Amino acid sequence: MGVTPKIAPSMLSSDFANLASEAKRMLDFVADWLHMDIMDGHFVPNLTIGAPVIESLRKHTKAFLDCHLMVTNPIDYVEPLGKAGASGFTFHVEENWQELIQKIKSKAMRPGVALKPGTLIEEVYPLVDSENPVEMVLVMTVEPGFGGQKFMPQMMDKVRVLRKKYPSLDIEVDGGLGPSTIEMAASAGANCIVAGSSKFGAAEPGTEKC
Ligand SMILES: O=C(CO)[C@@H](O)[C@H](O)COP(=O)(O)O
Repeated sequence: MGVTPKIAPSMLSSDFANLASEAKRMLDFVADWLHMDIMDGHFVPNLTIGAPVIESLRKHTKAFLDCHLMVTNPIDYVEPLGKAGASGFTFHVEENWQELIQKIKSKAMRPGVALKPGTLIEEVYPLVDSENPVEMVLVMTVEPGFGGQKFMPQMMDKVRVLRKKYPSLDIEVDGGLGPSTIEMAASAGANCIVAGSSKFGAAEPGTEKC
């Protein structure tokens, strides 16, 4: 694509007891966005944060809060997250996507759709081609639920196909991204990179964008 990808550190790998300073550390060094993993312990076997934490963090930063909803019934989260100050609202493909996109936009958030490794790429086409489309596709490069997993290079085929079909779409990749995999994802066409353990695990998260 020829552009420097945005870097979105996944706050799931941060010290939640010091969320505001962890966010600042990332924004000072490397982050364009902050990636917020919202998990309900049902859609995925892990339970993380929700609107109250987004609201607290919003008091400390104006950064784009890129929320990835790994929850059952994401529509129930639109209003509270909009009120809390979320910027992006990325949900997993589901039947009532038209109503969901409309509601997300009505709360001034940016809608995105996520693809688990087992979800077929064709499932997102109607959401991108719609008259009221999503503005980003998130291609998961691990099974959703936990940080620190191994990158699945075979997911790059999805990124390549999406980039060819949608030259100006935001394509985000998430899971196992670090120094040895970011380049592969960027060359496949990803322009938003989520990185958790590789950024928070590093003493020096790096000033480089890619
Ligand atoms: O959504 C998820 C996991 O479900 C991710 O955002 C991870 O939190 C990324 O962490 P690393 O794989 O980069 O450690």
